Amino acid sequence: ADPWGIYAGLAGSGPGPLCSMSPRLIRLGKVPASSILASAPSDKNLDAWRESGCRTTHCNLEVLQESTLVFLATKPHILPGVLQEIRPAVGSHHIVVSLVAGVTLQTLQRLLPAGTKVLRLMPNLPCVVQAGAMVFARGSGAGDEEAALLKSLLSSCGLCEEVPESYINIHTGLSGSGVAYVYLFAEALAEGAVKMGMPGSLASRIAAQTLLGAAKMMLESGEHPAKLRGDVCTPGGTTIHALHQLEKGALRATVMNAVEAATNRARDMAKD
Ligand SMILES: NC(=O)C1=CN([C@@H]2O[C@H](COP(=O)(O)OP(=O)(O)OC[C@H]3O[C@@H](n4cnc5c(N)ncnc54)[C@H](OP(=O)(O)O)[C@@H]3O)[C@@H](O)[C@H]2O)C=CC1
Ligand SMILES: O=C(O)[C@@H]1CCC=N1
Repeated sequence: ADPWGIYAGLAGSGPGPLCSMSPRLIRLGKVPASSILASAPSDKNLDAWRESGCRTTHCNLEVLQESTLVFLATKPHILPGVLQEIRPAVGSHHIVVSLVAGVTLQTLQRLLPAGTKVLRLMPNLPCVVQAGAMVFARGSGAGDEEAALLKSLLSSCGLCEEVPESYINIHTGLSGSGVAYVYLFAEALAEGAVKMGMPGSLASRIAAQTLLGAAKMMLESGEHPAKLRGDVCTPGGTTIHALHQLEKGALRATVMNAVEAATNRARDMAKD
């Protein structure tokens, strides 16, 4: 039996994070596909859910009627309307989890009935390959049981940590959006190799494996990245010549600016 009752995606039926997590949860047997009901206004993104064996609907209220655990994953500007629509159907048995960037627990609590068990989650796309990085914070109505449930469900998709809410926008800048910066870096690595004469497909695969290996070593050794970087540098060798170029291009300051810009954007979205 599914100890969590019906798990459902109210929305977020696109290529985004909720759609990425669901096939993984189904494959791992955490949630039977038949107990997932995904809702979106059009069929555009619902096909992917149906292909995974999930049920779909165009009626958000149906999800509330059938489900206890409800994920909200619309684009931020759509969310207030959705909350207004579902509010009369939200009861004390529901656990509402929002993945929506920039929407605070305070806003969610204001727009949902008093005491609703609500949690705010920020995942990232690699959830689909069980290498996601997720953080969540609980609202005042959610207790240890709901936090443990979310953590146990999502840990199968990667790292999942409970944090103070103030970290969620930072996590968005670091990791939710950060995945895109890493792809940009991977693309640049590969293009450098293409410029020097390596075929593009091989260069791309090697760039990806380089990122994977570097990340794995950082996690497994627990070492600071500066130490690991130092270990690669032979005095007078190739790496230090390359690092000098990256420093001239202000790579570190630029990446820090990117994290700051995305974090600030997530903070501003709360005011939009
Ligand atoms: N992409 C990412 O890596 C990450 C995204 N997020 C957050 O996840 C959220 C979703 O992003 P993403 O999946 O990329 O966006 P998508 O546009 O792919 O998905 C949004 C879905 O919401 C549906 N929708 C629109 N209006 C409603 C409504 N009134 N009721 C129910 N469903 C509705 C859309 O339906 P239709 O198909 O019919 O238009 C669409 O399927 C955003 O808030 C984003 O901030 C968080 C972390 C990472
Ligand atoms: O770009 C965005 O707003 C969303 C949030 C994190 C990743 N994508």
